[in-house]
Amino acid sequence: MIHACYFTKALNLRALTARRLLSFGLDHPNKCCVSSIRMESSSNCNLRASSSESRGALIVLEGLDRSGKTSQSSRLLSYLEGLGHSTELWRFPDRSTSVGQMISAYLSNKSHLDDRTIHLLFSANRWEKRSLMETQLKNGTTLVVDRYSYSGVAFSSAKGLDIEWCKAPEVGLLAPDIVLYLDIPPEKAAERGGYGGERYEQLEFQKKVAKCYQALCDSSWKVIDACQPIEDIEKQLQDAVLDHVMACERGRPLSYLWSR
Ligand SMILES: Nc1ncnc2c1ncn2[C@@H]1O[C@H](COP(=O)(O)OP(=O)(O)OP(=O)(O)O)[C@@H](O)[C@H]1O
Ligand SMILES: Cc1cn([C@H]2C[C@H](O)[C@@H](COP(=O)(O)O)O2)c(=O)[nH]c1=O
Repeated sequence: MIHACYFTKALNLRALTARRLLSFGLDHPNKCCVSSIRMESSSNCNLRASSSESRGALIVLEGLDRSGKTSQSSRLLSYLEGLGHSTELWRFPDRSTSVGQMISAYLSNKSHLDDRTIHLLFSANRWEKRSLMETQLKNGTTLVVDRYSYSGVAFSSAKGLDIEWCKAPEVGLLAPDIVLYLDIPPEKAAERGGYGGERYEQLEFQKKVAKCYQALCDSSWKVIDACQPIEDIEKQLQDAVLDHVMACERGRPLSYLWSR
């Protein structure tokens, strides 16, 4: 339960910051306006000048194994499509590529790899999709992504790898507009169906992963209690994403992981 309290506090601070920024007429907590040039800054993206072209939103779902990401990703997809937004569902690892197949063999304990090697493969699996991701966003398609760089860093740093080393290969990937973190006590996740099938689905390891996720929480995160009924979570995710989808349609610039 420690992590739930941590995230609640972080959430309240973020809401306060957002309200303060809104009182200055700004529509995103990572944004500040300087004359006619828009500058973007946050703890997860680099400061940059930008233009105002309409685009899709990059929405990422994160959380422990069995926290409900896949169930909620497909519900969010249906919701956004129902509103008429061009939307695609993506997930990492993408097991369809040759890199993804190496990852899949590792996760299902069919192969064994050095911790740094598998970390870099997970990252490469995102890099091989980066260009298509940017194309789709610029085409106006919103992407709902089931796991992203935060999984990469949380799971590898939970093994004891240095967090900055883990972040380094992610630098330059597209930064999400919002990260929806499904917050569940590891013990509760372990009670859910299908737990234990893959390499990382072990309670003690997931407890470490939960702590590592905490270190990554920043102003782009919305933390949701994943122990609620599926429909309640679904509604909260819908409420959380709409402003971001609209802001991206109005031309919020793309930004990049990871300034620190
Ligand atoms: N809010 C919820 N309450 C109870 N059970 C849930 C809830 N959300 C999902 N589940 C169930 O938990 C299990 C895991 O859900 P799901 O596959 O969506 O999680 P996941 O985070 O994508 O898992 P993984 O990371 O292991 O792929 C499924 O059996 C699903 O039906
Ligand atoms: C993207 C990514 C994932 N992982 C871990 C997290 C999970 O234990 C598995 C993927 O399982 P899923 O059911 O397909 O979500 O892999 C990781 O360690 N590093 C990553 O970058």
